[in-house]
Order: sequence, then C-alpha cells, then structure tokens
Amino acid sequence: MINGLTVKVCGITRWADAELALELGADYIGMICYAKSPRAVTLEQARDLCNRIPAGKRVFVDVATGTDELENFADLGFDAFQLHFDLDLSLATVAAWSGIVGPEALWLAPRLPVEEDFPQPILEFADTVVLDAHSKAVYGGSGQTGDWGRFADLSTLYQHKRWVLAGGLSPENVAEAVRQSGATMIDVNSGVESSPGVKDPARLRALFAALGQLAQ
Ligand SMILES: O=C(O)c1ccccc1NCC(=O)[C@H](O)[C@H](O)COP(=O)(O)O
Repeated sequence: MINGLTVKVCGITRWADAELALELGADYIGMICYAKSPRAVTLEQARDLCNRIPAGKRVFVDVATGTDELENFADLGFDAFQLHFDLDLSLATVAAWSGIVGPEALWLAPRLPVEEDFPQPILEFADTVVLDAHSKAVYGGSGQTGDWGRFADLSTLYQHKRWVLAGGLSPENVAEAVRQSGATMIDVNSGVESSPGVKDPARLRALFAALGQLAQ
C-alpha cells in the first residue's frame, strides 16, 4: 500500500516484471489466463509465477470462466479471482463462482457500457468490484480511461464493497484519476508496458514515483 492506495499491476507474464512491481510496492500481481488476450499466460507460466509470487498477492484474471475450469485454476494457488463478464451472464453463474472461490476472493469485473445501470444484484456474491473502462473490442487492457465520476458515485453508494479503479491508468494520469475518483485501490496494465505482456521498468518506476507523491 502506498499513501493509502492499494495497487494491482496486471498483465504480468514474466517473473522479472513481477519482481520489480513487488519491489516497488505492488500489493497484487494479475496474471491473465484468457487465451484471447495478448497478455495471456499459459497454465505452466501461471503455475511458475504462482510459485514465485508471495501468497496473498496472486490474482487470476479471466473472462466468463467455466465453473469446472475455475475449480482447476483455484488449485493452482491463486489468492483472488478477477472475472470479467458481459451483463447478460446469468446471476446463477456469478453465484457459482462465489461458491467455488468464496466472496472474499471473488473480484467481479462486469463489462459495463456507459448507458447501462450497474448490475447491483451481483454485489451479493463478491466483496470486490473492478470498474474498468468499457470497450466493445476487448474485456480489459484497452488503455482507455473510464468514467472517474461514475466510479466515485458507485463506490460511495455501495461503500460496503471494495472498489478497484481500472482502465488506462498511467504515470501521467494516475494522480488525477485518484483525485477525481476517490479510489483507494487501482489496477494498472498497459500504461506501464513496452508491449503487450511486457512491462517497461522505467514506466513502472514512474508509476510508483507518482503514487509516492500523492497527498495522503
Ligand atoms: O489486459 C487484458 O488483455 C485483459 C483481457 C481480458 C480480460 C482482462 C484483461 N485485463 C484486465 C486488467 O486487469 C487490466 O489491468 C484492466 O483491464 C486495465 O487495463 P489497462 O486499460 O490496460 O490499464
């Protein structure tokens, strides 16, 4: 935690990037197991990274994971499960995820178009919500910034949940994003990359330097 802010660095595919992020103060490391992502890790890479990243910090990231598949991944040693999904996914599936990993380990990331209401019923099943920028093209890692005002409103309305701000965060905009959104937890991915799945050490350092300068 840096200046009261919990930080997840996502899209990690290499131990060297995870090691630097952890050294700089990352609280969580996200590994994307969604095969269509340009940052996808294989099962072997995920296993290897899970063995090296300290317990409590390993986040599985995927899209609309099947329940059998989720049970298998839960055995790999992940500590949290960030699941992206479209709004037409059944609540029964969300409930099943929660039953498998537990609400405390389930991070729900609904793909939320700007014109849609937040799907409030999902809150029954998870303690953490990731509010990512909406993209029709991808489920995450778009590099687009979201609606920081909407984040502020939702996280105030449902303050019994932990809210994670995601979408296009970078060393250049993170201070303003935190100021406008009131976020206490952020998720950073393409804003600190040199190419998809490869972190840029200078940008990672710049991000944490910017966070270090946030007023508490
Ligand atoms: O990053 C991906 O390729 C991805 C693909 C499918 C589901 C989730 C994905 N990323 C999830 C993340 O946690 C990202 O950090 C989040 O979307 C923010 O990404 P960015 O806008 O690049 O900071």
